Amino acid sequence: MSVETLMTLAEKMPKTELHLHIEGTFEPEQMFALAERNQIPLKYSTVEDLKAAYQFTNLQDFLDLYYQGMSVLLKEADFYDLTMAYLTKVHQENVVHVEIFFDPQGHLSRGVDFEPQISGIYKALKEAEEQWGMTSKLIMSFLRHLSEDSAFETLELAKPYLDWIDGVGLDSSEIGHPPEKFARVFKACQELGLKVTAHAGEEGPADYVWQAIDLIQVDRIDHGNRALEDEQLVKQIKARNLTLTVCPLSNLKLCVVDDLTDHPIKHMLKLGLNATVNSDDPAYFGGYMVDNYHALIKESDLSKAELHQLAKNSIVGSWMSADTKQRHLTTLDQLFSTY
Ligand code: HPA
Ligand SMILES: [Zn+2]
Repeated sequence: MSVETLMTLAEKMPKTELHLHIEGTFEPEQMFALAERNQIPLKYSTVEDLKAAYQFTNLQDFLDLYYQGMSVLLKEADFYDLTMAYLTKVHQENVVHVEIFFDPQGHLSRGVDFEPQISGIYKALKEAEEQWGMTSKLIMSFLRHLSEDSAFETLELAKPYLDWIDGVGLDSSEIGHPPEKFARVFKACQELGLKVTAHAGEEGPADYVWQAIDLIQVDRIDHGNRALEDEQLVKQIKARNLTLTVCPLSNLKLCVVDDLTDHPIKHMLKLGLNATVNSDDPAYFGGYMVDNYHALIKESDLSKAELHQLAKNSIVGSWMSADTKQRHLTTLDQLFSTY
């Protein structure tokens, strides 16, 4: 099958996004507009200057800019506008379901209460469901460079909103902040009925993926690239049927991989792991869902069978109801059978 046909299939197929930081969808143009609306000065004087700064050599380089960027988000309307802009964009790409992270501590530390953050995001998610039937899950992510106490305080603030929150995650600077540090917080979250996922094995070692599985009992692993360094770990991920939310363009921009020609996602598929394609922080990494699929198709010689498998994995690995999964899988299989 030609590259062009595969790219068309990637555009048309129903997609789910399982690894997306809503603050990472902040496009420079919208950032400048909200900075002006809220009268907050930005460090960069033009959109071009800001975009030119998006050259990262590692995760921390990016995180420094990411936290700076979110500093203009103050009110409920800002969180709503940010979320709605993202949902509008991916609806046009045939994304039918999203599971998005938000980073409450990144806003609480600037004096922005929990309520406007979650209300703005949640309203946009519900509106997308009413307008387009796009379903969603909301994942509150703990910043791992902060303390366990801070995570527990955030969980307390979240308690009145648990009906709106489906799961918890762990993100930010990985190295030096192993999952172990948050084992007790995640246990408390599980006791509240929340699903659990964690970034592990993006920059951090395979041991952090082991910790996410053994000490946090994750339902999913975000990234997981470095799990491939450990054969026993690969076996364990398979035995537990865990989904890996892989982010190709993010990996490229953060120098987690040198190029996409030999990306770990291809190896994961060959090993029978449930790998999925996701965009992570699309405004910073140069692409949304379709861009990520297109980059893989162009650079890594993805086959039709592999594309189909990736799309299936992301439906199956989502936290949607079994009925909804089945509906999307049927549509997906029908589409692939016509090509
Ligand atoms: O890719 C990421 N890794 C870790 N933390 C993050 N926070 C936003 N994006 C990321
Ligand atoms: Zn991420």
